[in-house]
Amino acid sequence: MPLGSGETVAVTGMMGAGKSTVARALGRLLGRPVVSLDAEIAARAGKSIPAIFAEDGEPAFRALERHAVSAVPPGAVVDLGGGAFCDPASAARLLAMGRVVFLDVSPAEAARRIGAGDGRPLAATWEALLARRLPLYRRAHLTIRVDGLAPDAIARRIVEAL
Ligand SMILES: Nc1ncnc2c1ncn2[C@@H]1O[C@H](COP(=O)(O)OP(=O)(O)O)[C@@H](O)[C@H]1O
Ligand SMILES: O=C(O)C1=C[C@@H](OP(=O)(O)O)[C@@H](O)[C@H](O)C1
Ligand SMILES: [Mg+2]
Repeated sequence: MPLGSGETVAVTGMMGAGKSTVARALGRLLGRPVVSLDAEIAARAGKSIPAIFAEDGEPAFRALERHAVSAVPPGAVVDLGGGAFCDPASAARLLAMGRVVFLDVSPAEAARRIGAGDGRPLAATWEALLARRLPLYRRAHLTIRVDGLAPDAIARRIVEAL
């Protein structure tokens, strides 16, 4: 079924999969606004993502994330953080609001991209998180293997497949 104008397109996948980059390209291609969940969370908390994790803990971060998901406007392209689609309440809402696209990146490519993991408090547990999250990411409507593809090419593939 073609994408409805009120349906959101949410981009999920592991840290370093290129969600934030591809969401921006997709927003340009579709002419739709892009909502970055992490930016919304940081703005609401008045501090950075690492500061939220360090000072308030992951459960507090996930609660802010659920709130940010509930505030996404119809029709937006949504740049999710890597764990957002793995929270049951956020996932149910995202699936009800529109389409979800899983960007599937190899561990080696993600490691090249995120380096030491600065700004990503959970980067050190990347492999263990992938093992836990993969069955959850598989609930997405569409999966794109991103290794070797430029962001614009990924965005075009998403639009063709939606
Ligand atoms: N398709 C791509 N090919 C090469 N590098 C990419 C691609 N997508 C993103 N990157 C780079 O990888 C890094 C992580 O991208 P980002 O969009 O922040 O990922 P995520 O939001 O999934 O963690 C950035 O430096 C970005 O420029
Ligand atoms: O995987 C995760 O749980 C997280 C991913 C991050 O976003 P990116 O996937 O854009 O790095 C950010 O939401 C936070 O550090 C938690
Ligand atoms: Mg991101």
